[in-house]
Amino acid sequence: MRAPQKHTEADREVILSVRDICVAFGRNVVLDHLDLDVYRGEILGFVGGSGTGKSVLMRSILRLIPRQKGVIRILGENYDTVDEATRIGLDMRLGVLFQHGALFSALTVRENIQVPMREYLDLPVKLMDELAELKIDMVGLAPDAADKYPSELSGGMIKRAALARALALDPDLVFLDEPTSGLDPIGAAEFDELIAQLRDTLGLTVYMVTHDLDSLFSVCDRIAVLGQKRVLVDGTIDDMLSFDDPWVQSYFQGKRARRIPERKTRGNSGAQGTGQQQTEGARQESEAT
Ligand SMILES: Nc1ncnc2c1ncn2[C@@H]1O[C@H](COP(=O)(O)OP(=O)(O)OP(=O)(O)O)[C@@H](O)[C@H]1O
Repeated sequence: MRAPQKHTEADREVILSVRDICVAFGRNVVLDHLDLDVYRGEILGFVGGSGTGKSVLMRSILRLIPRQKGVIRILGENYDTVDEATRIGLDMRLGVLFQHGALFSALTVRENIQVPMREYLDLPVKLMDELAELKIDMVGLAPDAADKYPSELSGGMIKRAALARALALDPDLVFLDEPTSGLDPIGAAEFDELIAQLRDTLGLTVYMVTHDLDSLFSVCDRIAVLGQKRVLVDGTIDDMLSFDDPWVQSYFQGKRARRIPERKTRGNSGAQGTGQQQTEGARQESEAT
């Protein structure tokens, strides 16, 4: 697996900018003056304790829940002030994979992938079929998956089919909500590998909410930590390891986390096996802890 990309501030285009976001449900203030930038071509891992507001932020960015304050810019455009045609254009640049896939159970994989195409584009059926086949191949599913219903798919296949749907309109930025949750260690490592490949081949930008330490250590270029209702720290794994906060320390330096770099170091110093196999091993150790 590729090493995380290194960028300087100057060569980074901000694809998503979140400024001063406040979201509350009644008296429950979830996000309080939160700022975040996501850069083109990176995989950003977004972490935080349970119930801290990771999903709320993602849904707020996607305008699925209202916010009290703040500005969101996608590709430099202010989502709230653009005209309708520009807003639809921006929506088409975004793909989303919800936590449990959220495929339509009455539709086949092909039809699920074509839902965004039917919503936003006016294409002949034959072309939509060809595009769906392309996406199915892109996410590593066999061609015969096209005619299957979600109930006929394994958990890993559902994630891949949902990713294919998220990629239906060739987005610039995809949001993944806990994409490896529920997958076995091998399936999770393969999914990480797929995400990294898509970043490398399509130049995709990925915003990934995750609790998966292996994903954070193996594919994320940058990590942002949600705490105290805002982004507490963002940066590389090394930045996380040296950040002086009890939750960040225990998350990235706890017993489970410590095993991952140990495995990687052993691998780098000549142990047998590919990077992916080492990640799978680390996942199995983590799960056994
Ligand atoms: N629609 C809603 N109405 C009221 N409160 C909500 C709503 N959605 C989320 N919340 C509250 O917002 C807070 C943050 O929830 P959120 O689901 O974003 O957490 P999370 O960080 O994604 O958690 P987890 O890692 O467990 O998925 C919680 O207190 C939750 O109860």
